[in-house]
Amino acid sequence: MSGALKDPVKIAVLGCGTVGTQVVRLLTEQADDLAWRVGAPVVLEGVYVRDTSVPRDAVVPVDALTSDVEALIDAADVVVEVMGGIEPARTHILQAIAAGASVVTANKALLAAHGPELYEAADAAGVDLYFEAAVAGAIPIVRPVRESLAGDHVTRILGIVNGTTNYVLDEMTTKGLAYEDVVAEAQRLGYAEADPTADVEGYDAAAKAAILASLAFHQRVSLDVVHREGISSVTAADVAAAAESGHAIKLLAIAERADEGVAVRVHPALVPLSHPLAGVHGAFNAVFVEAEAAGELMFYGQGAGGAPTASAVLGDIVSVARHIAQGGRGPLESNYADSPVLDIDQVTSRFQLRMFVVDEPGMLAEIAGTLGRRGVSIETVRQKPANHEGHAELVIATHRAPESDMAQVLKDLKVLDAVLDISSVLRIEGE
Ligand SMILES: NC(=O)C1=CN([C@@H]2O[C@H](COP(=O)(O)OP(=O)(O)OC[C@H]3O[C@@H](n4cnc5c(N)ncnc54)[C@H](OP(=O)(O)O)[C@@H]3O)[C@@H](O)[C@H]2O)C=CC1
Ligand SMILES: N[C@@H](CC=O)C(=O)O
Ligand code: NA
Repeated sequence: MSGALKDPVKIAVLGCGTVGTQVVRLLTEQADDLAWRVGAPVVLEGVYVRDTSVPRDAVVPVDALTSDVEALIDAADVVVEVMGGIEPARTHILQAIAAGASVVTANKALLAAHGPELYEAADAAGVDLYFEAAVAGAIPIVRPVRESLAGDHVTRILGIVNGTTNYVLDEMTTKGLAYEDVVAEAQRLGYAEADPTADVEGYDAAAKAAILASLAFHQRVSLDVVHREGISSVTAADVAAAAESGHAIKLLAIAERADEGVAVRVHPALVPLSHPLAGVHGAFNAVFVEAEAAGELMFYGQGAGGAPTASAVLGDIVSVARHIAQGGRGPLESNYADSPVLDIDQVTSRFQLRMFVVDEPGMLAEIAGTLGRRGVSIETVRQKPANHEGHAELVIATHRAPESDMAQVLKDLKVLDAVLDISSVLRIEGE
């Protein structure tokens, strides 16, 4: 160790839950190393909580707790927001920026809804706004897309970016557990959001998709233009049928360039077992990036949980503290592009339809004709006996077709006498 350390960099942590507790632990346990990495002592100025009398984890120094958030922000060089939610997190971040502090946040919901406002405030104040933990927890993905791939042309991102839903789908697949029991376990393990609806209905993944698309395509993509479907309608029968056809069901966040614009969406999808994303189990996340010069890249690791998420927060704290101690600044928002964001109807996908039908002569021809009349081409058909005498289960995989055409096909199929029930329609991705 050599050289003199600069003046201390003071860190305020707002929130002391799953992530905040681990941020405080790492800040205190690694204080010596952090000082040498930054070139200045990195000191915990305080931890904002609503109620200082509530017992906290032993790693949180009691005398660091405060409920005076204004005074804490005023005293800090770096404000770390790990409260979650929109308000008061947004107000406190803007207060921090106005007071000249750099900000580190894990709050994807806030960034997806108010990112431009926060970027502009940070830019005007000349401070950093870092958010590696907001997408895929511990996995370095924000910095690679924002900086390492800034000289390339990203064409497509396919990501498993929600640990809770991957954990739920995986436990349903491997252990045959019921959906509700697995969600409760994900909450206990600290993966799920305060309201797990954000996870299971795809809002959390949609926020991350908006952030990734904005960074990858150098334009603002807000949460409200991201097509979103969650996993609450995925059944044990879907999971079993997926395995039979050589697929895993994953909740995917997809951002891709098309000729007419960019498409950003979140939905459950069948991923071939041969694709690397199919091998992502438990609460793990992975982001598969395709770029013109780099080719295919895969980023894999823990996307949720206190310590993994705190690792990403600490990495950001070191970056912004270095800028404070040694000079320099992180990248500003890159938003020069303005490709139209396509509606889901304009996207083309491959589909797998699972339906129960009356097993009678001419039934297959009638169904094939219904798809054909809308220009949807069938790739494979499997017919299996159903439990009921005279009924059959059909599993049809299509070639790529516009979503709008498939919507018409579904309407047409529903009125056929031979079609008893369309049990699921899932897109096939990653082929
Ligand atoms: N958990 C995870 O795996 C990951 C979480 N994130 C993000 O990190 C952030 C924090 O998540 P997590 O630690 O799991 O959340 P928790 O719910 O475990 O903790 C949130 C903390 O913030 C405090 N807080 C919440 N609202 C307020 C408020 N209005 N005023 C004062 N304090 C408040 C809570 O206080 P109190 O103790 O009083 O309830 C609690 O201490 C979120 O933005 C989340 O999306 C990102 C990646 C992964
Ligand atoms: N609830 C989220 C936490 C990380 O962002 C998840 O399950 O991935
Ligand atoms: Na990350």
